Amino acid sequence: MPAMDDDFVMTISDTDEVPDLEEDISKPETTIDKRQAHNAQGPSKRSRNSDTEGDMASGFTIDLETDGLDAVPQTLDFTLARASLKKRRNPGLLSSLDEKIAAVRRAAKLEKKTKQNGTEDTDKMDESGEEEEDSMSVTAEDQEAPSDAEDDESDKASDNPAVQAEGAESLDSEGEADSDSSSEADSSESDSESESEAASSDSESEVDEAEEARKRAYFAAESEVPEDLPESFTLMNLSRQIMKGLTKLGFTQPTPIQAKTIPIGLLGKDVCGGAQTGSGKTAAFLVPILERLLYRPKDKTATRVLILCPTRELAIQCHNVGTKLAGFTDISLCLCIGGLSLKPQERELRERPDIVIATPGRLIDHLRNSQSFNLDSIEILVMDEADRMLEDGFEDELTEIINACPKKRQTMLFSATMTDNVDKLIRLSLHKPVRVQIDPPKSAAKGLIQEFVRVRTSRDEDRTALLAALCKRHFRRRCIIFFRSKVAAHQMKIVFGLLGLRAAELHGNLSQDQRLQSLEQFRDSHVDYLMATDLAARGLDIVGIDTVINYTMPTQFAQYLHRVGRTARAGRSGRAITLVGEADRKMLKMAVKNSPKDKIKQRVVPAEVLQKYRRKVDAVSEQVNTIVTQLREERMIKEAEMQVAKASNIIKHKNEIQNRPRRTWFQTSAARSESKKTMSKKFKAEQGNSK
Ligand SMILES: Nc1ncnc2c1ncn2[C@@H]1O[C@H](COP(=O)(O)OP(=O)(O)OP(=O)(O)O)[C@@H](O)[C@H]1O
Repeated sequence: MPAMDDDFVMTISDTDEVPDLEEDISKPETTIDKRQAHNAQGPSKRSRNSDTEGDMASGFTIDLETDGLDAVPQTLDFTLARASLKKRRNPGLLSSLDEKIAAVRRAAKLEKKTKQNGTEDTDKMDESGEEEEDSMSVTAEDQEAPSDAEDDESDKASDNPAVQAEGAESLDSEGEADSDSSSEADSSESDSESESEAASSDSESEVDEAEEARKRAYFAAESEVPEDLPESFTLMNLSRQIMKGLTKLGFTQPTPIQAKTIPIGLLGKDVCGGAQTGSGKTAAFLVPILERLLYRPKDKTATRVLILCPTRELAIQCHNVGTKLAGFTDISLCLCIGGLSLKPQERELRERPDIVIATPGRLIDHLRNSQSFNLDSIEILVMDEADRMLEDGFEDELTEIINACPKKRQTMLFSATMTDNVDKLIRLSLHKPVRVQIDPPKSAAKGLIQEFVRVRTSRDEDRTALLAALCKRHFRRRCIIFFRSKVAAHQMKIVFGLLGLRAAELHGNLSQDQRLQSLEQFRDSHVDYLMATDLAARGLDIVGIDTVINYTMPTQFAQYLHRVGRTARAGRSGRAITLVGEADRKMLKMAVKNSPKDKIKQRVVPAEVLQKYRRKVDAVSEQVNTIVTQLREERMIKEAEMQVAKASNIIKHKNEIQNRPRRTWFQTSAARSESKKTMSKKFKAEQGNSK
């Protein structure tokens, strides 16, 4: 693959030790002017430096009563979401999968041992065998004799269900009516046509003069962005309560995006904010919102702020941060997302909370079906991950929400890959938005090392073996692995389980309860790997993710940046490893072009290592099939039981059901899919016209 080799600066062998990233990163920087240094360091590092440099002193004039507060670092907290989860439908599904994996492994071991030793005390082995294998799997890996599975890799590998799963049908069993999760999950699977076209437009970076002129006319003048940035929160004249909230979160100094946008947000101006992943955009919009709300008229309760997020998990996280920041104020927040019970949300909305944090599908459900809930009093609208919200999947929902908000309002848009495409933004009826771009657009976090592993076109089925080799040998903990489809993520969880690796899964085929359970398991290190679709690509802030692996390269560069942005956050270091096939060359080039050379590496997995892992993966392929079949059968039985229960409920509560007001849904899945098709056609037509 000569062309690819030219792009790489340094090649590391898979047998090399992975260097300690923290060590690399902590070397003192002896560079350039103060502003650059300020930008180059992430928040955590700056806050460490501030102790020694004492640069807070100049603005520190009043006692803000924050000294006695112990900072509570931001962690994903699901307590509130858990309390209002919908009634569980499949309470034990995740744990029962783990039990199935364990049972199949035990049976396989038993069979192997019986073959080897003839007769054996099976009970004894049942108890001890499992643990022994688990601890061996990491340390004694290279000494292990190849398993006694047949060596005919080419035949066996094509049987590998995990690879086949890439193109397989989805396991759609949830049938959730709210649209946010399905649109999210769908987009990771079925958008390939429009995505690849979008990818090609990604690379066309030359914007012509006319377009530039349109942008100049649309956005506020550069002079609107203050040049002197406040170096501390104190210099922003924030209220004591907000300062206390910041201190509680351990935020001592603003990150660059916060320093730039908080003063603009406080002035009530529209903002289009872009800064790298993990750079503190959430507080950049929450702080001015909370500060402004402190001065709201207290005699009339009203919902004044709406924050839209593309996924439920992101909304939960935003609600977590908002609740902590507002902890010393009387400002109320309400979480309004799919997967949680409707009734408590309806009750909360009737109280008119100051801030509603929502996913679009559930918000529209309330707009249509919850009496007296509307968006008439919205004064500030925020769209987190705004470029995602402006994509096709959300178009209809967004139009309905924007139309329901008053025209006169402040609108703030944020994303690590913020678009400045006027045609897209125009729909949001912004008023002379101030454009704030902190880092070069399309750049990854500074502490991120990006590695690429080549996958030969003729050996695409090697991906599973490559992944297993990487994870067993090097990336043993705090690792999130991205897949293009829900089925692929699910099946790889099974493969990993059978190989003795602790993994959880996160995708749109799980119930909300299962999604939270997986995140908790990963957050608390009860599992080492999270098998995810693009549902987890944006915004999620799980402290301590060391590694992101892309099992397949996404087809949009923005999506790649979001995925790899789950590590190296807040000034920390991290590593992303992407398996690249020939078809991914364009994306690879973009990654190389947009990163410093010393941050890009090629990883080579030696042939003999790959061969060994092929055998291992082949050896469990039968067991994967067994488990998949068991799960399918169980699901069918459960669905049948649910249908019976539903029918008997309808008979039992006929009158009550008939008298209930009918809920109207925003879109049926058929309507959604129709809308997607139309958008895709429109997109292609536009592409054609612009050629
Ligand atoms: N001023 C600050 N000081 C210290 N840490 C901060 C500060 N602001 C934010 N952080 C921390 O930085 C991390 C990233 O913040 P946040 O999730 O807001 O990033 P983001 O820019 O929205 O990322 P993404 O683009 O991935 O959504 C969080 O763990 C947060 O607690």
